[in-house]
Amino acid sequence: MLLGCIGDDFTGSSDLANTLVKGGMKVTQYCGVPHGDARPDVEAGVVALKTRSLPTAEAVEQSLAALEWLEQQGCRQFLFKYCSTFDSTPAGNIGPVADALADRLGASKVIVCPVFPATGRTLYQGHLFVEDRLLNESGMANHPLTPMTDPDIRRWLARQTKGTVGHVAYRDVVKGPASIGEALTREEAAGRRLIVVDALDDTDLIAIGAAAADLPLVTGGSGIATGLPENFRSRGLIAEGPDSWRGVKGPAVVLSGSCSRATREQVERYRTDHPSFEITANAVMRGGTDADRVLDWVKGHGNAAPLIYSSADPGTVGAAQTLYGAEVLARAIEDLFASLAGRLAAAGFGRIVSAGGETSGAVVRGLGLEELQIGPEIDPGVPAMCATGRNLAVALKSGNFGEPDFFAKAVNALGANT
Ligand SMILES: Nc1ncnc2c1ncn2[C@@H]1O[C@H](COP(=O)(O)OP(=O)(O)O)[C@@H](O)[C@H]1O
Ligand SMILES: O=C(O)[C@@H](O)C(=O)COP(=O)(O)O
Repeated sequence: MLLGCIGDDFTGSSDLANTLVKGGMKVTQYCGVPHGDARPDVEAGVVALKTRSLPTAEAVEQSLAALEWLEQQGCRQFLFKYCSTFDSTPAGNIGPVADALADRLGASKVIVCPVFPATGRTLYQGHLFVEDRLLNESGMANHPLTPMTDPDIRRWLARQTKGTVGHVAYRDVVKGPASIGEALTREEAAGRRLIVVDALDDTDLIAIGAAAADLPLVTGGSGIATGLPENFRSRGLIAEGPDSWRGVKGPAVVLSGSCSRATREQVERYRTDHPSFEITANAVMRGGTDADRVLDWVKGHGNAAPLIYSSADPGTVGAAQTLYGAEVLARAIEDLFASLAGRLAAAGFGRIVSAGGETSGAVVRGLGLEELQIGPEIDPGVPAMCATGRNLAVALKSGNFGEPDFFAKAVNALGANT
């Protein structure tokens, strides 16, 4: 294995795996730290964790365990993948995990770059934009678990790390790899280890990737991987060969626990011509619904690729959180999706589309997935995937990603190339 990646959630990890596959690498996504060794032909391994919203100490511990496994697989470089909207609280976990990985690897300059141009995430003068809005005006201030209220990534990260945060500004990035390399070294010399790097488009990311060729650790959104495969290819380290993705025939289902703007629009669109079942916070917390009840309903609509969703607008979510507590409620809804997913697979549903990072973590847990092969991209950042050795295809959609017709496209994509 050449490149060892650690993702802080499952959807984000599939987004990264997708970028690396497009870059020509043979990629496998692992759901948690594997027990055995990787197959020898894997060039990039993505260990997907669910550490984004864990207590910091646990997130650090799990990330270090993933690093240790990736080191054992012979990786030469490591990538810590977090969200392109930098989802984290002032306590972490991006800063503490990046610090711990850098300590372990002896890295003294570490790129921090959440940029993902295909979905409108750009970084200029240290400020993160979503399309033409600053991060805090993009809807992310209402996120149920990690409300992002400050678009200055240098300032947000500074609250999460004991070190001083560095910055490589766009005027240095646009001049190309040598200039980026010099600017990184300048920041390192000034004692700034975590270095926020501006970028506006894929050309910038390719230049940053070239500048990162010899760095032990890089961190960012999936965009930061854009330029990395070329570093391995130009050294003759990447092999050509067929991919191992296969779609699945048979019943499909869509599970949505994301409350993002994009997902809510996708839910509304899909509901117009597919059966749908809403899981409300009240029903979950007061015992009005459970996985068996939802499964009975799904079975009645098994051939129509039904939708089960808890996605709700910020007002509804906020009121329910006040009543039940945000964490307790999130866990209860995630547990319901996890046990539902397991029952659906057992009932023969071979195509499962899941929306939301935390939700997808729960779905993956419920399905007992261990290893995923990466297939074609459905929409930017979301690949079709299949579970190694099982008749099961999944798409794990980041909350904010996908066109309004994503769910219908995903259901079809998971049935292709069977
Ligand atoms: N109706 C709801 N009320 C409160 N919380 C909800 C509701 N529906 C889902 N949630 C929780 O909100 C969180 C959404 O996060 P996630 O699945 O990561 O979506 P996203 O990718 O949009 O961030 C999950 O923990 C989920 O269980
Ligand atoms: O980088 C991104 O935006 C995604 O890959 C991602 O991590 C999104 O996370 P969720 O919105 O929680 O699914």
